Amino acid sequence: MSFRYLVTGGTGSFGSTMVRHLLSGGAAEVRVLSRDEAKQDDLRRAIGDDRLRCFLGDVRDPASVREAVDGVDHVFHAAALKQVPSCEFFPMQAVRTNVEGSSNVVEAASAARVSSVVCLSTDKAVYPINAMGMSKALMERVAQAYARSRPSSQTTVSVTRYGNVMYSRGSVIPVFVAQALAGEPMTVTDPTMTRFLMSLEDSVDLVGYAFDHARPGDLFVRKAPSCTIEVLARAVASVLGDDDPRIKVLGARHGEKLYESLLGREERARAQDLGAYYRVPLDARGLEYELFADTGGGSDLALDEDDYNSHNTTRLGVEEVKELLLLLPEIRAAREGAR
Ligand SMILES: O=c1ccn([C@@H]2O[C@H](COP(=O)(O)OP(=O)(O)O[C@H]3O[C@H](CO)[C@H](O)[C@H](O)[C@H]3O)[C@@H](O)[C@H]2O)c(=O)[nH]1
Repeated sequence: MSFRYLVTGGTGSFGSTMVRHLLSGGAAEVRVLSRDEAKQDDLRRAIGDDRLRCFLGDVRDPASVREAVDGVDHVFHAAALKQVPSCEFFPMQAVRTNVEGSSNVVEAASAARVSSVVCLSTDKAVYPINAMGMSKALMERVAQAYARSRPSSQTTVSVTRYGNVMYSRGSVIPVFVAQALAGEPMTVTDPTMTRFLMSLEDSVDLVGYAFDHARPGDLFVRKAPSCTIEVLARAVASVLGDDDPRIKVLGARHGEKLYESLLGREERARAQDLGAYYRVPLDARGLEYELFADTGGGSDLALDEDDYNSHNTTRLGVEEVKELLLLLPEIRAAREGAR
């Protein structure tokens, strides 16, 4: 059976990859809800498939969300403000898009009796220290509170969390590529900072896994390797022919962490290890803890494990990161250009 889908933020790096994936998988219709008409036009031309329908609107505007959701079977909610520094300067904008906008998506999907909504979150929502992460943490709570308070709903709302996606718009790898090609020093914030490394395909795979397996309120994480930013800079330079690049250390930017966590300790203690993924089931208890007194109403907070973070996951060296980079079409194109 082929379904109708809505991808909010469907012109972005993740969104457009997901749109292509759904169309090639035989979707009856794929809708995109986004704000920028020029990007929609580019996507329409690039895809050239009349099963794609673009809706101009904004997740902040409930009427535009209702219009886009009406008649779809499944929603992938990727629309977000996601740049850490800009959200630090305009935190209320992050609240409006990432929190209120997500609530609008969940409520409109519920009212339209959509079967599933997968909300995309980020490692920065774990022990958040910046406005982007805080607003995404609240988005996760909006999704979980919906699942907890409406157990008989037709709409399964779940959350996926992933780390940095290599070569996504506005991220560091394209900056390093441009610097390497221009023979300029590589601007590294803190050489010891680590980040998870995921490809766009990995992120689509994770969201697809949640789509196939989620129970209401589930949170899914895909295990991923990491590296330090110095290793990343050296790997980018090396694939483009420079094994000894100059490195200029800038220092951390607003709201940055030395490492990111995909699961907090409290979550990891409750998570099911599914091999390539972790699943954190919804804590579906109500507020009447005394009802659970016989079995112990509260949670056991004796935590044996650390959080799952980019310092303690599998760490890659320069040669291993180069292998991952060479899987990216943009890197292969840059390499051809550099020759
Ligand atoms: O010139 C630069 C720019 C960045 N960095 C470093 O490179 C790493 C990655 O930086 P990005 O800007 O690529 O990514 P962020 O970790 O800041 O966040 C990114 O990944 C997030 C997911 O965790 C969200 O998707 C977010 O929108 C996106 O910007 C960070 O340690 C950063 O300090 C540098 O060393 N030099």
